[in-house]
Amino acid sequence: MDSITLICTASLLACGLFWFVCIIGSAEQKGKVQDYYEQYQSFFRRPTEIETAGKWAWGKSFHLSPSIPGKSDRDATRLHEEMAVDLLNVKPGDKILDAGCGIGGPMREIAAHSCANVVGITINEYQVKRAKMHNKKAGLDKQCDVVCGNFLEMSFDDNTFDGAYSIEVTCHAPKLEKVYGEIYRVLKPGSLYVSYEWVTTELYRGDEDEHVEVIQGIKREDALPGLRSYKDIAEVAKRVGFEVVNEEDLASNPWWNRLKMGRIAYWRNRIVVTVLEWLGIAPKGTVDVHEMLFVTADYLTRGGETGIFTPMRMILCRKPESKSD
Ligand SMILES: C=C(CC[C@@H](C)[C@H]1CC[C@H]2C3=CC[C@H]4[C@H](C)[C@@H](O)CC[C@]4(C)[C@H]3CC[C@]12C)C(C)C
Ligand SMILES: C[S@@+](CC[C@H](N)C(=O)[O-])C[C@H]1O[C@@H](n2cnc3c(N)ncnc32)[C@H](O)[C@@H]1O
Repeated sequence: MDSITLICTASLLACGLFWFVCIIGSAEQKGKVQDYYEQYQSFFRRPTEIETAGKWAWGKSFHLSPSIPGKSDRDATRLHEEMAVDLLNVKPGDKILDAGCGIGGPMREIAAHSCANVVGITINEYQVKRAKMHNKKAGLDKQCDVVCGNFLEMSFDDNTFDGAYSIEVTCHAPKLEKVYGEIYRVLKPGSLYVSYEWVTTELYRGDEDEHVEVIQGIKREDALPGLRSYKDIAEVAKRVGFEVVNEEDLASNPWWNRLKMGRIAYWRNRIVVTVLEWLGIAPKGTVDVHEMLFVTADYLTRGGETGIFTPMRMILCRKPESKSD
């Protein structure tokens, strides 16, 4: 290695270390790089892992939440999750299902808040591993279990659960009937199901170019099979047998401001992931994923600002006591 290569290598290493130390050093950002990396991993099923001790604003929850004046993003996320289980009216010791549990951020919050036992299902094996590890670390592994499987064909027996929820998940299902039908099947009669849905709102116009561009952008960048209208959700729920107890858009406060903050941090984050990828700590492609998320964030923000899209259309349904009720 000649001296110029040596100097360049040393400078890049120093830059990488500088960024790493800056991020790790700040109390607010502690662990951000590792968790950031972990989320990329989880999204894209890469099995390598970096242990994470700290937490960052997105925590272990892969969903959006309405901002709450005077509350941090973390608290707003927690309250959004707690609202789901509060709606279910569960008792301590009840068994509830988290359909599409990710790495279990909501599951642990919900278990701790409600004292219910939560069983999560995700199709992603890497997420199962991470969720179990985090459950153990949080001392909640007796209350929280995670299985790998498809929520369109679950291995649970009929009438197993005292409640169920799904947070920003069912948009991945090509047919909503299939996932709602499965959740209906595994719920005990009389039990409740709550879902936070990604949908277009009543403001969406299929003949307006900007609306179409934004919704197509969200679908494409988030790899969704389609995006439903808010009107479709209750219809499907009723078709599979549920009674619809309540339906409401929880997006009264902007949920997209956090994504704008992500944009401000764009260059800092980009440099961090570039250095990590260059050093071989992050896998090849991490920078591309960062770029893709940045584009996604822009479409989601435009969807929120125009009011044509919401990621938190809440539907609360009950499985009747008996089918004829
Ligand atoms: C899979 C889903 C999850 C939705 C959200 C949790 C994520 C969708 C877009 C993600 C993000 C976009 C921009 C990133 C930013 C460029 C980066 O610097 C910091 C992280 C982001 C803010 C990131 C965080 C998670 C998302 C909001 C859907 C399909 C159900
Ligand atoms: C946006 S993440 C939300 C995760 C979690 N609800 C949260 O808020 O942190 C979507 C989740 O749905 C899961 N998922 C998508 N399709 C699935 C399927 N067919 N069966 C089971 N899980 C699925 C993904 O693996 C991921 O965990």
